[in-house]
Amino acid sequence: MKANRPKRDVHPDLARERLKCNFNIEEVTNIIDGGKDKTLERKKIEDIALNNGACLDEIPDECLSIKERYENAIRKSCIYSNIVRNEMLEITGMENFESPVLRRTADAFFKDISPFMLHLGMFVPTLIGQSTPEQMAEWLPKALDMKIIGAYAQTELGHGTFIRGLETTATYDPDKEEFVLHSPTITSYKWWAGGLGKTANHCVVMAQLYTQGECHGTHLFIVQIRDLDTHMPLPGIKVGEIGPRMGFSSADNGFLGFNSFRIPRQNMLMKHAKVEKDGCYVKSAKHGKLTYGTMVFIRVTLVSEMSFNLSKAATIAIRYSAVRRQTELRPNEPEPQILDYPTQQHKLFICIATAHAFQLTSKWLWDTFQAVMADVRKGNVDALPELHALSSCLKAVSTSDALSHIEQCRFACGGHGYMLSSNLPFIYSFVAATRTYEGDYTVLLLQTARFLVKAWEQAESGNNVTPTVAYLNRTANTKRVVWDNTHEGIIQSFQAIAAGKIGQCVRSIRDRIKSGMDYEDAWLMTTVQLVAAAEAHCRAVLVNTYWNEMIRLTKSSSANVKTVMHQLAVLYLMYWALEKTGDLLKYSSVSKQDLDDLQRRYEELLAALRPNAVSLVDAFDLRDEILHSSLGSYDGCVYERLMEEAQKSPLNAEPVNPSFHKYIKPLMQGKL
Ligand SMILES: CCCCCCCCCC/C=C\CCCCCCCC(=O)SCCNC(=O)CCNC(=O)[C@H](O)C(C)(C)COP(=O)(O)OP(=O)(O)OC[C@H]1O[C@@H](n2cnc3c(N)ncnc32)[C@H](O)[C@@H]1OP(=O)(O)O
Ligand SMILES: Cc1cc2nc3c(=O)[nH]c(=O)nc-3n(C[C@H](O)[C@H](O)[C@H](O)COP(=O)(O)OP(=O)(O)OC[C@H]3O[C@@H](n4cnc5c(N)ncnc54)[C@H](O)[C@@H]3O)c2cc1C
Repeated sequence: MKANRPKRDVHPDLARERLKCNFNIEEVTNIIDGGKDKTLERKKIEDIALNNGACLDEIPDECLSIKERYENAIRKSCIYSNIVRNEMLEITGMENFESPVLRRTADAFFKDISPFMLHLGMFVPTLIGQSTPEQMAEWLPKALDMKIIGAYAQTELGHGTFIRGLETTATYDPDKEEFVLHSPTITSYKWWAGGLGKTANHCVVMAQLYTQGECHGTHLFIVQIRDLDTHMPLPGIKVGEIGPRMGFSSADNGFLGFNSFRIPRQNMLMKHAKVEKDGCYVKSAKHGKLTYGTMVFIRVTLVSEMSFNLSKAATIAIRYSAVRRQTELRPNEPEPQILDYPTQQHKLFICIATAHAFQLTSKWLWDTFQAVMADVRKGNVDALPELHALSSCLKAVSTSDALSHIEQCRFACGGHGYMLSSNLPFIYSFVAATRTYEGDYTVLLLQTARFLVKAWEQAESGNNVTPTVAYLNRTANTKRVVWDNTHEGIIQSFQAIAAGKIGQCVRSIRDRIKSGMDYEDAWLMTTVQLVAAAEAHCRAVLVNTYWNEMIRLTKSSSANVKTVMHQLAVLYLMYWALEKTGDLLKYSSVSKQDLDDLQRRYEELLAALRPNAVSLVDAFDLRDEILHSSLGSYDGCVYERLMEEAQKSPLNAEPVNPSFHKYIKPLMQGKL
């Protein structure tokens, strides 16, 4: 049911903040969106989806039972998918079905997550990335038209990270030209796949391929699991939902077991390897890990997803901080807006800067991904290791940083930030999952570390290395970089920290081998340092990319936009330099005086950004329907909205709850 929202005047504090703005907000919005045309396209799509109120709920999702919440999510997913299918794809183009704008507009419909998310997010991209042209022609149109609904079932109860250890088997039977899918143990049950529990009728399954008596490792299969008419699980399929979790409450994450379940031979996704009718296995991939392609794709998209979630949290916390007043600074003076406290600015302005850093870096990463994939299609896989290293560390660091900054936003909103109606707990629990899924933080940084150690050894022996580690050619054999407090100087210091840490890892591994350990143990003992080195490399990439992209994208901007974008990027560099003072002291010539100067300049920058803070979050251009927040709406009517949301609590539906008569009264009367 649609809810009618009263229109209110903008809170005077927010109105005053907006008058202070000294830059053109629309110009900044255009930079974030990727150009004026992209902003117009986004607005058009949002208008189509949101102007009829279909996304609004009378009863908040959190007040519904698990079953009602799921059913409501399905109802809205169908409405939204229909709008996507009939109206939005015409604007973005069919090939842009996973456009971030579609994904972001969907947030207006779901505070949590749509049960269809994994269909469009992973099932369809897997069809595109892993099918032969014939398979694509068979399944892709049906999937895009929602004739079939899919999930991505890779993780098992016993294994998530270690894909090679998956236990589900797909054994080829040449007599019937079928694969037999089987779950031999409880730990081999598929577990976690979004949309699998109740929604999907198909899924992509990762299983160990056996043919002619030999195991050829994990491969992908497309499997119909439910009847298209009755939706009942097919014989041989055991499927269900995994139960309540921290977030993802309406995503019906599922489990799946196979009891010698048969699928046609053509259901193996055969772009990179195939099984002939007679059972002969033929590998065509030029790189062994191309079947992991969907994961790389999602890791790439998650960086922009983190920017979006952070921009939502920052908008909520900054608008609220402009309206909230607390504590007398001087006797008998009015309480200041909490946004005037430098400690509050320290918590929040880095969130705006980080949202920009991730957005600009994500666009660059997306272009890199596209270029590498174009090469792969031509048979050149040379750049794949660098892409894997880059997407792994950027996914790990962006999800982890976004999570801690979003938590800061909640802290910045005091008690009201703890209310579900603020939306901060939803944003937090959604982002918390991103640190784990699609490759856990530590695991992905260790993947990047493998690449870095090799690159360091190449640089050490005087060979040129690939672009994202080119700094190693300059710094691998340098002891300490000379500190220079300009932006170039700070970026070079981050590169020196990364090079220093990678070098230290290499030396630790070599020392351990010299003292008798084998390579695996030496590596294992060094993993704490290796994770730190990969994180340092990622920070070096982030500061460098953010800076370069900011300069490039503001070339033709007005002077004040240039200034404010520049201030944000400098803030980002200084914030992280101050966070990493120990590393700077170790790997650069920075002195205590330099660090004290840096701290003072950072504090001055917070003050300089203060008048533009509200307008900077306005520039994210997040409609109230997408923010879902009593604290973050454009009009800033925080207290009215908190009260309005409180009235919706089911506990307020009756003046006296029956439990009073059943339990409390007997207790009071000593009759219990
Ligand atoms: C109505 C709604 C509308 C919505 C609109 C739709 C818009 C969609 C947007 C969607 C955005 C967000 C939603 C996403 C929701 C996602 C939910 C979560 C889904 C999942 O989690 S799926 C499961 C993911 N699982 C993992 O990620 C597992 C992690 N593990 C691994 O990746 C691997 O096991 C590994 C850790 C990489 C190790 O693999 P392996 O043991 O095979 O390899 P080795 O460690 O031995 O390394 C060997 C060698 O190979 C290199 N390598 C490894 N991986 C890759 C790779 N991917 N590419 C290239 N190279 C790779 C590795 O570096 C080694 O190289 P070396 O030997 O060192 O040279
Ligand atoms: C909300 C959500 C949605 C999901 N959706 C899907 C989905 O749609 N489809 C799907 O297939 N999967 C899905 N997953 C599963 C997800 O991909 C896995 O949970 C993730 O890859 C981590 O694997 P794991 O749970 O086995 O953790 P584990 O690998 O068991 O990790 C546990 C701990 O051990 C550490 N560890 C593991 N290996 C190493 C190592 N080699 N070195 C050092 N430390 C290590 C990790 O750092 C971590 O701290 C989802 C998960 C969540 C939370």
